[in-house]
Amino acid sequence: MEGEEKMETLEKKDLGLKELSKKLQEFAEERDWEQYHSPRNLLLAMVGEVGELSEIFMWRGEVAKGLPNWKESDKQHLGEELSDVLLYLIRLADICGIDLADAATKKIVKNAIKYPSKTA
Ligand SMILES: Nc1ccn([C@H]2C[C@H](O)[C@@H](COP(=O)(O)OP(=O)(O)OP(=O)(O)O)O2)c(=O)n1
Repeated sequence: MEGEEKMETLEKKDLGLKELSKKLQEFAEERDWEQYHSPRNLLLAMVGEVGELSEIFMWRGEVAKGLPNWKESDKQHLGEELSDVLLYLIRLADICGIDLADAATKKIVKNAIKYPSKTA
């Protein structure tokens, strides 16, 4: 399966972290890019994408939630940069042998203990 056909199949799914991780593994394998996907390279690539994400917000001043005044093209760009950060993060976790869903769930529990709810 190539290009647009692959994208249509992906767009219809609400993928979880493990599925995304598998897609990224396949993406790297198909291009013989596993050799470049070392922990350090992936971390630097992710930080680079965080920089690109920051550029979108740079010099705009504070931004209202939901980005009501933004052009659709700017929102699409934002979605792409957020995705780049997420995808590199998922790939980094996978390459490091970290189960990100499990680690994040445990961290939420840890956060709740550290910062108890005022309403509970
Ligand atoms: N060695 C690589 C290079 C790219 N990607 C994937 C992960 C990111 O989702 C996306 C990043 O691609 P680019 O480096 O082309 O970055 P941008 O999409 O941000 O393009 P540009 O920097 O031109 O805006 O591609 C990857 O997995 N491994």
